[in-house]
Amino acid sequence: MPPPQNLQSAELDDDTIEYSNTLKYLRAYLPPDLATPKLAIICGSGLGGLVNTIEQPKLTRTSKVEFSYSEIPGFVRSTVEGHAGKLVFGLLGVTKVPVVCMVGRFHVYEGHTREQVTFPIKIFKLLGVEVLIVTGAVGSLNSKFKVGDVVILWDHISIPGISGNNPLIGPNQSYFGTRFPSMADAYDFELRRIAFRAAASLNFEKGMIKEGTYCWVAGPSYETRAEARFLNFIGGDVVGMSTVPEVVVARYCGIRVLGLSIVTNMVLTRKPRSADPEKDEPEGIEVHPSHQEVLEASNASATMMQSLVKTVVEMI
Ligand SMILES: O=P(O)(O)O[C@@H]1C[C@H](O)[C@@H](CO)O1
Ligand SMILES: Nc1nc2[nH]cnc2c(=O)[nH]1
Repeated sequence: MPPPQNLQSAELDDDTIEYSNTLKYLRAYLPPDLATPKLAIICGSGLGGLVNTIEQPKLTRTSKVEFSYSEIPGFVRSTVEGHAGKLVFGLLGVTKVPVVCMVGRFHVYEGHTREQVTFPIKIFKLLGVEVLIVTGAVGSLNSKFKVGDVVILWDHISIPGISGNNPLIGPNQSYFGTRFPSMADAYDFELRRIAFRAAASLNFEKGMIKEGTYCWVAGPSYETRAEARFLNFIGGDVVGMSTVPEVVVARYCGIRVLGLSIVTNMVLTRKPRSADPEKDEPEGIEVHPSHQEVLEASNASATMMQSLVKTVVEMI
């Protein structure tokens, strides 16, 4: 069955009944002008400050627009530093676009299932969301990229996905989408064009906006050098532990996607120094990623990412 045009008023069928408690819960509190956001934003590591730019309307005694993940039926908890763990509804930009914002996300390395990680995307679809902007921190495999660059994603390689951990594995929920969805156009051309225009209108330094392919790995360990070389060899520009499951499910649900990643660290692809005394190789520059470094770099780019996302939203 194709997804109904107006999911807001559609009756949930057997496939979607598990989502009804979540919808009922949110709708019980949301003021009417915020109950059907057309746009959702996922804030990755260190990028949660975007939520401070969202305008919140005057609330009545019985309404609210900010929900901790721990109170929302069906949502799991966000356990990663830099991921606040709340869902916030509000109006963004001068044109006051109604949006829903995930401040912090779920990752499979936290022990959450693929279904739990992508559960919010199906809730977004049922709320009426048509466009998803997904942000996150990445390590760069591409030597032409540098820390602080914004990568407008044009494609991805899902290492867990192609090896048996696609988030769509399981009985098809035909209410949301087809059994075999195409991912050939996962990252919407028009939205990518808008992102470039938005960056130009903000006079971002030329060269700091890149286009690239995101490699999704499960984490939580960072890459070995050989893994990083492999990911680069197969076409990856950046590597991260999120984004892709959300994108796959969003596309499955017919939601258009813009993916924006911030380069927080360079990933070492060079072979390790040989310990063979006969080779007597000199010590190279060593870089070891840490989550602290990831958070510091994404915090340093937070204001810039916020204005980019805000401008994109106004231009859509
Ligand atoms: O949620 P994102 O992708 O921004 O978080 C990144 C990926 C890992 O969760 C973590 C690694 O430091 O940061
Ligand atoms: N897998 C992975 N995820 C990241 N997220 C931010 N930086 C990195 C990285 O270097 N590797």
